[in-house]
Amino acid sequence: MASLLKAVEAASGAVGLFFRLQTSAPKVKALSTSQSSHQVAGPVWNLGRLNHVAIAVPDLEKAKAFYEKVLGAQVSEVVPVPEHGVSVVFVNLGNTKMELLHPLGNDSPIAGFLQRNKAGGMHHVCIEVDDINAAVMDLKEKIRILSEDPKIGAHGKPVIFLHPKDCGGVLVELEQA
Ligand SMILES: C[C@@H](C(=O)O)C(=O)SCCNC(=O)CCNC(=O)[C@H](O)C(C)(C)COP(=O)(O)OP(=O)(O)OC[C@H]1O[C@@H](n2cnc3c(N)ncnc32)[C@H](O)[C@@H]1OP(=O)(O)O
Repeated sequence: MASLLKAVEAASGAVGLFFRLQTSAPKVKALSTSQSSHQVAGPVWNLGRLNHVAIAVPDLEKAKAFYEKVLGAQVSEVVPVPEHGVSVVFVNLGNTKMELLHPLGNDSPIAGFLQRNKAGGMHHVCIEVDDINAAVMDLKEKIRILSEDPKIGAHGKPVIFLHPKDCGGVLVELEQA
């Protein structure tokens, strides 16, 4: 009789364990699912089209005349953008634009670049993003952003700049599409 009782006890223990495992398994799964989606998620944003390539030039009128008269491109008038310390000429290329940049004011961010590159040269590329605030939140954990608060750029949309030393030697501007 005693051995029969022991056998029943052992069996009910095993059944209890089976049910405990069964009921606890989905909880563990749910927890790990929610944990992994939490880790992967983060701010969601996507890179879009190339908006423009910017060239710093020592003589804006000369550069404008080159693109207009020699290459036959459609160019804008000179547009002062004092918030960014530059004067700009837009060169329309159909699938994208070029921006010819010249320093404006005393503290232009392109003055140092032109001192180092007297004949001018490629200054930055600008790529559109679908959510600039999400891009800032995400990228500031990974690389240097030159100004966390987006400024209104030459096309009337918020922009930020990423440090060239963290972008393969190229200054990258992100613009809200
Ligand atoms: C109108 C608006 C729009 O399109 O909407 C615009 O375009 S505004 C366009 C103008 N605005 C901007 O560029 C804003 C963001 N830029 C900045 O904050 C600055 O220009 C920096 C990128 C931080 C560079 O500052 P700064 O000229 O004082 O030079 P720095 O001596 O600190 O440079 C640190 C290192 O970066 C390099 N470096 C500097 N400018 C560079 C550039 N454009 N492309 C590639 N590398 C560059 C230097 O050679 C140096 O390398 P070594 O250490 O090896 O010597």
